[in-house]
Amino acid sequence: MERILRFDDVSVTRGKKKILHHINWQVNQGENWAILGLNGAGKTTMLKMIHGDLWPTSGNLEVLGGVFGHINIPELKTKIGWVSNALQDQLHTGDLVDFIVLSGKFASIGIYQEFSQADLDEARQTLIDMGGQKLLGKQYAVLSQGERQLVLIARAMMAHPKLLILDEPCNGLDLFAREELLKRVAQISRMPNRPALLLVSHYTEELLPCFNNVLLLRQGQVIQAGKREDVLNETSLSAFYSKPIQTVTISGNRLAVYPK
Ligand SMILES: Nc1ncnc2c1ncn2[C@@H]1O[C@H](COP(=O)(O)OP(=O)(O)OP(=O)(O)O)[C@@H](O)[C@H]1O
Repeated sequence: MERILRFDDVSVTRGKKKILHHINWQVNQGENWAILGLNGAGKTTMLKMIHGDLWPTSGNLEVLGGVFGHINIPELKTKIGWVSNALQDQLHTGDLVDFIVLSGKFASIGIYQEFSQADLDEARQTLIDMGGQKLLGKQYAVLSQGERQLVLIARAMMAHPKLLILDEPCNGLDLFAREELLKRVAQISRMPNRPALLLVSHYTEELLPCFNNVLLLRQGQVIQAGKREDVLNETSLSAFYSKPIQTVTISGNRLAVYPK
């Protein structure tokens, strides 16, 4: 069984603030994980570490077979697909969508490398595969939020990643754009060479059944991490949120959670 990542007693401190406390967590191939946690729990900090943007203050972190301290971070980044609103803010929004998708091949913002017509064709086909045919040739700046997220997913897939990180990908999407995006996530989860998926979300209904494992993070600590059915239930979630909640199963075997 190939290991995708492993946190071994990882803590992160900034100044006097302990952001993550003694995190122990492992993701194996074949697993897709969702991380749930209230604002400020430390979710983005965990993702940034996995992506090599931040280092543990203590403990050991291994991602895609490389141990931090011994790996080439730019090389690691080319194996990880990254979709987040923070990335949207960094992109050159005047660029054509086709080139934004292509830039995923090089894990770069903008394109500074030589590329071939075959690379560009692959980028266009990847966007078409993600349902974005009508976006080809458009400037990124004119796209809606839902369209931008699709482009970012296509961009991430250009790297043929082993790990695809989705940091609150449904933020700002309307009902229909959200379902369209989730459909594409499900599509990726069925691909023959699919990456391991890692999703951060505030809403359990976005946790498609392909997310077969769930981690609950509160104030920098793992409260529970395990199989979807053991975590996504009223008892576990009520304890996690420290508030009574009710759960409703919605179509597609997804779970919606409301305060009681
Ligand atoms: N560089 C830093 N220096 C000090 N505190 C920080 C730093 N980065 C993050 N924090 C704090 O660490 C905590 C966790 O932040 P993080 O962004 O990881 O949370 P999150 O779970 O992703 O939250 P949200 O759901 O609101 O995005 C927050 O209280 C944040 O203010």
